[in-house]
Amino acid sequence: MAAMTSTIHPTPIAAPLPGRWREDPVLTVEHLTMRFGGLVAINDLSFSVGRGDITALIGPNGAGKTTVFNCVTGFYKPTEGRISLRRGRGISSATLDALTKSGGQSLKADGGELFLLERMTDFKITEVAGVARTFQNIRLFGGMTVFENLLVAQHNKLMAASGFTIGGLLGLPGYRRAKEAAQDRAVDWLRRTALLDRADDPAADLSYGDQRRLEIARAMCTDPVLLCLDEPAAGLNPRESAELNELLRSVRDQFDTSILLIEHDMGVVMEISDHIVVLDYGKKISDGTAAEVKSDPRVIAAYLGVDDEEVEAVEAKLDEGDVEGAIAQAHVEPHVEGGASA
Ligand SMILES: Nc1ncnc2c1ncn2[C@@H]1O[C@H](COP(=O)(O)OP(=O)(O)OP(=O)(O)O)[C@@H](O)[C@H]1O
Repeated sequence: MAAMTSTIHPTPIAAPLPGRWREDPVLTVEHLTMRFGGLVAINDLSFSVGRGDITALIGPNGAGKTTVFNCVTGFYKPTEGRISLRRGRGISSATLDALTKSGGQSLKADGGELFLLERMTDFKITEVAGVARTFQNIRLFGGMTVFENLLVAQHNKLMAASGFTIGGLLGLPGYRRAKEAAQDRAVDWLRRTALLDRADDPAADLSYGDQRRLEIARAMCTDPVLLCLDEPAAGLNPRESAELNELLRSVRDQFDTSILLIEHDMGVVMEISDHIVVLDYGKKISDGTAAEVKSDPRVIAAYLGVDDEEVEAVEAKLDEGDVEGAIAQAHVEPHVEGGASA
């Protein structure tokens, strides 16, 4: 992206529509800052993920998207900020403040459970809070079968069922039941991802698109409350992208799992997202529905990566509210059919 040296004056945007991310957030990120030495990768970032929503985190290369994921999933300890996850509705801000003051990591209250992720290890964030993630580069166990990959994902649940003893080897009833449930869950996800006929093949033998779906199946086998997907559509052909959209919609509609995804494919983002958060240089520049975000001049300017000599002309178009003209001026093809692209 070219450097943006000019100030783009945003045109007024209509009053925001009500959104689940405001009324019933599952994840709330507040004043998150992440510094690497002198580099400020994330700068005072606040946003929410609505329960039952597909939320996309988008922005140009280097905007800080993966760093946000790494903070939410415990791979990085944020320099500053609070990251709270609510299991169950109706957990009040008073409860959140009480947990923050107590210095603890989690609190059962208001019929649900609240977690402060910035205080937890990555292991606890996955196993206790219920946050699952996939990576930009596929990280399956390539030598294991597709089915085994889904069982390994449930290993910790099985260990807990064995009481962390040799109960598993002895075939204790509790362990046997947990093992059967794990197998049933794996088969169910193989069906949902159309991978049942590949169950006994090594994961490495699957096509790229199948491996991406297997990663999502593996994450879903842990029953997450929040599923974080890092560029799930990367490298997919149009048919595979369409299948991915279907899969993500079915996760949203049929499970108690909210989705936060990083994605560069604007076709996927605009089609499936209930809510989009846009970053540039570690700061939030826009936050709203697809319709709100894709006509936001700040987003267009950031994405077009306007060259210095074109800034004034593009700015003038944006000031007039002529989004299409700004895009034409910058000689960039819109990514989204029928309108301006984010
Ligand atoms: N571990 C690290 N140490 C130092 N700098 C880092 C580290 N991780 C990320 N950064 C820097 O933080 C900034 C944001 O990087 P990040 O990977 O989060 O961006 P991104 O939006 O995910 O980019 P992309 O779309 O290219 O994946 C970049 O300048 C990057 O070089």
